[in-house]
Amino acid sequence: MEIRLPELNRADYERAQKRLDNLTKPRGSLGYLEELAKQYVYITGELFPQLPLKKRVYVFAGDHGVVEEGVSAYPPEVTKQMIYNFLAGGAGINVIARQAGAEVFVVDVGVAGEVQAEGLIKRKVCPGTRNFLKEPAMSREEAQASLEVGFELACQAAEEGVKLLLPGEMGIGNTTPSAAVICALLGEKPEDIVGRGTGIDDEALKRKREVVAQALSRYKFDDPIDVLAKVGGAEIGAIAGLFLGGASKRVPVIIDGFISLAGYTIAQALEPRIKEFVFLGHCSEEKGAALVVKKLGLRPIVDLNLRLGEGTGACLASMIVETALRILTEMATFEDAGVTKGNEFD
Ligand SMILES: Cc1cc2ncn([C@H]3O[C@H](COP(=O)(O)O)[C@@H](O)[C@H]3O)c2cc1C
Ligand SMILES: O=C(O)c1cccnc1
Repeated sequence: MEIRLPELNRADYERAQKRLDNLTKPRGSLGYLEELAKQYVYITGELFPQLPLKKRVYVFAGDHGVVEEGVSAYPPEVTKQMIYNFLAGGAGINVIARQAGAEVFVVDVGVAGEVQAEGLIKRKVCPGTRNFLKEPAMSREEAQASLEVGFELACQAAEEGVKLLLPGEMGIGNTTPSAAVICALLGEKPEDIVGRGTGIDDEALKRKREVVAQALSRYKFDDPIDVLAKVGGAEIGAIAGLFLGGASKRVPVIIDGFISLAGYTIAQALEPRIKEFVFLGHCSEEKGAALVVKKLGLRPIVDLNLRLGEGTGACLASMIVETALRILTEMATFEDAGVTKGNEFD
């Protein structure tokens, strides 16, 4: 996996700006929708993308040894059970993806035990992580391999004509490694970042904070891949890889919730220019998400108090991005419609 992001051309952004300014509306009156359209054109170089966009969600599934510390409100077997639910089309992300017209692909990148299911993409890099309170969650090789899974799938999607990538995940316990990764890479304190995940009570939240704090004091981190290996998880690595792979092919990627933010933080630590190639779908309700969003200088497309993951927020936001592109490509210009221009054109 060689991370080499293409140089983007400011002229593409300006072409989109020019077209938007000539559409039958006061300049800038479609607000952030106009920014989304310009950014999409800047990333892809396509002023008239074909609509609807081909959109794809990858739900990366993985298990977490740290669940034995009592950090989730749900038992670990739910990860596998939800894989069957995704493949049967019954999960939240399936419903939203049907509305959005997005495909949903499910990837076993680190589930504990064998999963036999038709349609499941098998790219297991570890059989669940180890309990990072006691030992590193993954080896460096496993962490690297998880990044590669996401990177390769993004490249494959680009070859198959996907124009918008939507990272999702399923993994009971994964808000704990996500918080640890964020604290390690952004220098934040566990009490500001660790949240209730699936809905743990006050006592479990206290324990979850301690687990993250102890792990952070236990390890010394050499680099972002070392952080991913010691306190991360396979689906977090795959999401980081998806950002980098999408960007390398000029396919925009929409950041989803808290786990997705952890993956993005790793991608950004490896290649700061990743920021040019992404959108933030929403701001998760998980404690810490708002702080991370602010610190990274991102703006959520929607803010709907979601805290599910699976790619739901990214997929919802994809409909807004697509709407912005429809504006750009289908609205009449002043010339086309014979509408008189105002004095802002003088
Ligand atoms: C039925 C169910 C479906 C889910 N879909 C996503 N998550 C979300 O919750 C998990 C993270 O929270 P924690 O760290 O507290 O375990 C992840 O699987 C995440 O995707 C779900 C959780 C459950 C229970
Ligand atoms: O923000 C998320 O995506 C999230 C929050 C809590 C639990 N699972 C996912």
